[in-house]
Amino acid sequence: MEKNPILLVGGGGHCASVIDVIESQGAYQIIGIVDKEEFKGQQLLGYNYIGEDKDLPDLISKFKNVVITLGMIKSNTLRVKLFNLTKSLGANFPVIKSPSAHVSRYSKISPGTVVMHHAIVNSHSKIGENCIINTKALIEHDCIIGNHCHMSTAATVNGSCTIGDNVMIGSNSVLLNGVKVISNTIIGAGGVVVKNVDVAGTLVGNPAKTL
Ligand SMILES: CC(=O)SCCNC(=O)CCNC(=O)[C@H](O)C(C)(C)COP(=O)(O)OP(=O)(O)OC[C@H]1O[C@@H](n2cnc3c(N)ncnc32)[C@H](O)[C@@H]1OP(=O)(O)O
Repeated sequence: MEKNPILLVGGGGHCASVIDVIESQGAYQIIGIVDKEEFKGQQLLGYNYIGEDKDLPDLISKFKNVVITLGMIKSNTLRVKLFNLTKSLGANFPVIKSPSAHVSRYSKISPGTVVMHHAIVNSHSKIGENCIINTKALIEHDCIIGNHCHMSTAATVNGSCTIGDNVMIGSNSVLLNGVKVISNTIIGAGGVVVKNVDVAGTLVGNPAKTL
């Protein structure tokens, strides 16, 4: 089967993990990585850094498929900027999904979202654009997750949770079923969210409280 070409925008650790997922998925041929000029001429896992942001118009005119492979720990400003820039240039954003992830056929994953190894998205859940559902994250039934969110490694989002845009749920965090988390919020690693988060900010601990 002929593979579709795809460009990776953003090098680094998360990009290396996404490469592994794309190779496992087997549907796309990675053309190369776009990042800062200083990386030009280097390689990541055998793939060349082929250009920087200013090269995107030319690259996207040739290769439509793009995945934003920049990670998100605190700020996702650059991830959002790169998504919007590449979208304005006519990019197409496939859903990247590890074959070891379970994504219910009764769920919906929006363009540009990456579902990493061993993640689970259960029935009637909806995930927005340009999200990272990281390794072993669990999104249970009837959840709604906005755009540009990161559900970190082994985060547990229980049934019927609602999460806004630009939200980072830290590694091993737990959201009790039915809680709502407002946009632009960070839940620190290991946080337990026991009630709605109505004010944007950074919350940590069990029960999670504003830092
Ligand atoms: C594949 C991958 O790698 S995916 C990456 C997944 N990464 C994560 O999940 C990490 C998520 N990030 C965190 O948990 C961060 O610690 C944040 C965003 C919550 C806070 O980061 P910062 O703002 O830099 O906070 P900082 O490190 O300065 O700590 C401030 C205080 O909060 C405490 N704190 C920080 N994080 C946590 C946490 N997760 N739980 C409890 N307390 C915490 C610190 O001990 C410190 O306390 P002190 O003031 O009493 O000394």
